[in-house]
Amino acid sequence: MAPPAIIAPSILSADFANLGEECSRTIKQGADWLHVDIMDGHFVPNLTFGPPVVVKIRSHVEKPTQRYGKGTFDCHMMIAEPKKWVKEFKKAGCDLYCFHYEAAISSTAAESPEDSSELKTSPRELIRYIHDQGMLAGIAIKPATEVDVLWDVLDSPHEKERPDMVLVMTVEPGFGGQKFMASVLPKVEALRERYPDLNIEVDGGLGPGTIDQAADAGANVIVAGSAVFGAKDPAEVISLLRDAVNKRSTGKL
Ligand SMILES: O=C(CO)[C@H](O)[C@H](O)COP(=O)(O)O
Ligand SMILES: [Fe+2]
Repeated sequence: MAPPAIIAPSILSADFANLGEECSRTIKQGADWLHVDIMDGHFVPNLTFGPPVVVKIRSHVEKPTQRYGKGTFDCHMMIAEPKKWVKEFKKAGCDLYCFHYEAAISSTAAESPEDSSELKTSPRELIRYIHDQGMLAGIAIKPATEVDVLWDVLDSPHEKERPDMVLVMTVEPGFGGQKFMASVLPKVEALRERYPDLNIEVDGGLGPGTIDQAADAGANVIVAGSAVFGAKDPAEVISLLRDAVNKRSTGKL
């Protein structure tokens, strides 16, 4: 059994010339969260946008009134220096700051050696820091990263060091519209078996054709970019994704 479905359309596939409207419409169409992909051209070979754009779209979408509530900005930070941007993204309106494990532990986490003590951080410390800034914390792993690296944070005796969500990437991060990698699903199964109440997010290639496999594995937070923004009827796709997860998590619709 998994927690209830949370559907988080990725605005990477929205019309960037019309982003505010696209975001508020998607929430009206039934989305719970908005998945905001931040790419820096270093951690991934693509660039998206930074805090000023998040500020603008925030003004089109009401802040959630509760933890994990409707309108949560789920910021997927595909950036080489995750600690550096925590405060800026909090100020911009981010609710859930999801960094990559690989970036946090990388020796390239700081641009210059003088910076390194300030910017290098362990995943546990970074989660604590994100919580101290008043955001939910997520930790993401790329397809090649073993799930075992997450036990350290998930089993921390300190609540502030434990993530509120784990993101298992189902494509190589960097671009929307890629093919779903079913080969990573055993990681979701292993997480769900150990942590029945954990929010487990999957991201990349999710849509009506792949949701059943992800839901069977135990994922409950579903990111979908092209499947939602490219659909004739986005509301129908959002509801189909939700039903597929809830059928498994509650046993009924
Ligand atoms: O993090 C991402 C890419 O790195 C996106 O969130 C993801 O690819 C969503 O797009 P789609 O649903 O079209 O695959
Ligand atoms: Fe993403």
